[in-house]
Amino acid sequence: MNDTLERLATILEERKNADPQHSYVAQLYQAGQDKILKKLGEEAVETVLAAKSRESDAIIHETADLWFHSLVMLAESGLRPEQVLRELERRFGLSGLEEKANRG
Ligand SMILES: N=c1c2ncn([C@@H]3O[C@H](COP(=O)(O)OP(=O)(O)OP(=O)(O)O)[C@@H](O)[C@H]3O)c2ncn1[C@@H]1O[C@H](COP(=O)(O)O)[C@@H](O)[C@H]1O
Repeated sequence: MNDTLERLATILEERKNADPQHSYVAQLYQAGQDKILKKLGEEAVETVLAAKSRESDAIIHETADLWFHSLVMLAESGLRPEQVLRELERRFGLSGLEEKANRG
């Protein structure tokens, strides 16, 4: 299974002790929750605009920025991406989609 989100989240956790002069994420933590939420909102808007443009490269780039800043928000909130993934897995199971997908 792809563990990119988990590996990135571990780095984001480590950045809580990093020097803001050398780390973008440490700068965000130092600026505080409002700054992190502002960035998250901006990235959401940029993702919407990219999707409207139907430019695949832009959509991928902006969605990566959006997911990244979501991970920073989760870390600042003391949460891990595994918790969100478990919730999605739970819904997937509830909807019976997994069973249907396995049946092809
Ligand atoms: N994956 C990312 C990542 N994705 C996006 N970004 C940053 O998110 C910002 C996106 O914001 P914008 O597009 O608005 O660009 P900007 O105008 O420069 O940003 P602002 O001046 O508005 O804050 C850019 O500065 C990007 O560099 C990232 N910064 C860091 N990482 C990873 O996070 C980890 C920790 O990074 P550091 O804390 O910098 O060591 C490392 O593994 C990095 O690879």
